[in-house]
Amino acid sequence: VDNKDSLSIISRFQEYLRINTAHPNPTYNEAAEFISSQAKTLSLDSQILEFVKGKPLVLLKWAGKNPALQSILLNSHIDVVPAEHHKWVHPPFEAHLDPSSGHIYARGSQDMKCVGLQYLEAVRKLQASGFRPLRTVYLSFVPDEEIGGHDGAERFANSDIFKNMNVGIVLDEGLASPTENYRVFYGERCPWWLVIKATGAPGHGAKLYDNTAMENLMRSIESVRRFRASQFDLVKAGLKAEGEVTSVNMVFLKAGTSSPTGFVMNLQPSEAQAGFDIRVPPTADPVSLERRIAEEWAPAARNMTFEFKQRASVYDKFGKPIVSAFDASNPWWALLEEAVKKANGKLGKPEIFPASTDARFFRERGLPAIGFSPMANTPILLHDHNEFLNKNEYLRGIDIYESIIKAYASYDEPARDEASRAEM
Ligand SMILES: CSCC[C@H](NC(C)=O)C(=O)O
Ligand SMILES: [Zn+2]
Ligand SMILES: [Zn+2]
Repeated sequence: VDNKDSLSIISRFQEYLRINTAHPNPTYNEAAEFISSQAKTLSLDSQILEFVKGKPLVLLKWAGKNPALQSILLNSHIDVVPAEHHKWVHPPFEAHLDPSSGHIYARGSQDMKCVGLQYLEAVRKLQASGFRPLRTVYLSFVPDEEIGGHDGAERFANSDIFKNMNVGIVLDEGLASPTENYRVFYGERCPWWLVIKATGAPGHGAKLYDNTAMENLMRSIESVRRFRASQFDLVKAGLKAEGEVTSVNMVFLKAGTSSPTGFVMNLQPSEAQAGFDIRVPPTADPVSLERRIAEEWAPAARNMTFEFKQRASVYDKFGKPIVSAFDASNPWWALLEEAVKKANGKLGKPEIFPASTDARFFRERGLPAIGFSPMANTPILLHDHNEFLNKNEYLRGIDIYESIIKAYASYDEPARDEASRAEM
């Protein structure tokens, strides 16, 4: 690209970043209009789906020459997490471009407005080069990923519209990489959000007695901490990657008897609870973890109960872990590797994404999905203060996608498991 082109590419990125799509009140309509107007400049078919009122999903289509072949879906989410404005060096929705470093500061610069617009810019470059896709390429811009994806990608993946798109491969977000190797993900850990509750006899704050709610809860917390340490030790020792162990972090504690002047100090409460964000790798045994929860972390014998606020399934309906193959059985994997190499990029080893993305909804439907955000030499700042992406890294990412989309959209072999998948 010449300088004038890169300037307009960067200013389109800034324009998207300046639309405040942070929860709890994302301005989805403005973002949807922006995407639609971009699609128009590329002559892509564009529709706005509203599975839930006020939560638009923009679906773009670049029709392929052979519509009988499975299509390619490039997915990104429109929403971003909130930002604590006063803790940023530049306001999070100004998309300030630092002239000396080339960093673009904005909420969503890494997670993941970059990817959404890089897909579009790659399509623009391919069109300019005269390329026409053999397979149809879809681009989806979905709402609500950051709050669970249920009203966005989940509804979409389970819709008739999606079924009729005959998708063969999904690309979705990955993570930035501080090294020169891009990170790439074939699966992700499953979120289990657990609340445990303890009850016990209330009593005088000066009295030592057994079976108080606090004591019951504390014993559970001790047990959770031992398990947490055992998992963390595996990572610290270099035996397992972050995505390969079960993480458990206490995220809230709720107990005590409050009065208008503060907590009552000489009363042992009759109830106490704690919340945990647990992430279960697809390789873990969910049955034994659930047993551990029922027997050690929230045993009825200790007056405890538990409840899941979220419990994503680790296995599919065939009892197999929900992961995408990265061997010869998944031709899309080799195509991606080759395409990245061709564009002078380097890929790290395939990993399990430590948190959750919308990719899980597509994998649950039996589709291969690859998590990939082309950001090398970049600190991981998603959900952090001062999230930024360097403009040159952003431009390089467009070249990488240009190479991937070209390879995917030109791939003329029917996928090996196409027939079996059609029955699902
Ligand atoms: C479980 S839905 C919430 C999704 C969110 N995704 C990321 C990437 O942070 C998470 O893992 O917490
Ligand atoms: Zn994201
Ligand atoms: Zn996020």
